[in-house]
Amino acid sequence: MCVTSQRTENRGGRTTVFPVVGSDSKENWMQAIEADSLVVRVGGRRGRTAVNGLDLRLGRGVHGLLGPNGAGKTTLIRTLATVQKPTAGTLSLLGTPLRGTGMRPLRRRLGYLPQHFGFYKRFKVREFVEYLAWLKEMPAAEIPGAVHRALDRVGLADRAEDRMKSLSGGMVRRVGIAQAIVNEPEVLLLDEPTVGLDPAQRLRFRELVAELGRQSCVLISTHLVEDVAAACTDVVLVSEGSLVFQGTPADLAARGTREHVGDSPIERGYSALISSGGAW
Ligand SMILES: Nc1ncnc2c1ncn2[C@@H]1O[C@H](COP(=O)(O)OP(=O)(O)OP(=O)(O)O)[C@@H](O)[C@H]1O
Repeated sequence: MCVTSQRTENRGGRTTVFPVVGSDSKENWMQAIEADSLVVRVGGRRGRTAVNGLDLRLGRGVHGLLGPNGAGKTTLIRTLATVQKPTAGTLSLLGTPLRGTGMRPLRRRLGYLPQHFGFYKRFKVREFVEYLAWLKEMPAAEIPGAVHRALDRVGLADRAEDRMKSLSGGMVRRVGIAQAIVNEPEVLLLDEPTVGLDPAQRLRFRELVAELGRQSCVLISTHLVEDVAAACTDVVLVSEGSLVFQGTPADLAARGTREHVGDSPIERGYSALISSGGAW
């Protein structure tokens, strides 16, 4: 995956740099995710606006989604995964506008790892991923091979016949990644995928997403700024439900100065753009 050029848009007085990724083939002109003035309210009548007029364009590649607690990252990912309905604005996935109906064909092309996911403890690892592949309406004949490949990619092929309840927290997270990629999705949405992974597995995860990002649009929500610096070609920074920055990790690092809080250039860039600067 390569960033071939950048496109700058000025919206509401805010300048955003959108990287254009991939080769020059026609399909790259189509963005995998296109949101315009997206608003998402959560929690019913007494709830709140979690995504607030967000404009976003994402193509192929690995995109890191950063932002402080409560910025709206999970709500955005849930909306892109078609789990949460937009309240206003427009959203298109893989060139298909979301209208609340006829989404089954689109869902077959998505992969989603929620922040918290439930599973039957007595299921074997293989059975759990097979079950998710079946829910994604994969052809039955393809499921065994696809499940084996997905488990192999997360380093759990040798635990396929173990019960889910016998896995460690980090292994459960890796099964979650396996179910998200089992259908080789064109849009892969991962909400805090590296929580609980040991250092070796985090490195393996970075390699895996780099591989996946060559063919797909991968969006990773995380608080681990170093994962973004190492694994992502593009950073999306949200605060209070709106986009405050989009660009390469180097662009983000360039926003920071020695006065800003952080242990690395990219953390200082993050602090420069998030005005609370780490205050409680
Ligand atoms: N079901 C809900 N009911 C009411 N408010 C909600 C609900 N879900 C989320 N919110 C609120 O919406 C805002 C955005 O929450 P969201 O979980 O999307 O943020 P986040 O960026 O993922 O946060 P974190 O980094 O802490 O996981 C927060 O103020 C949160 O309290």
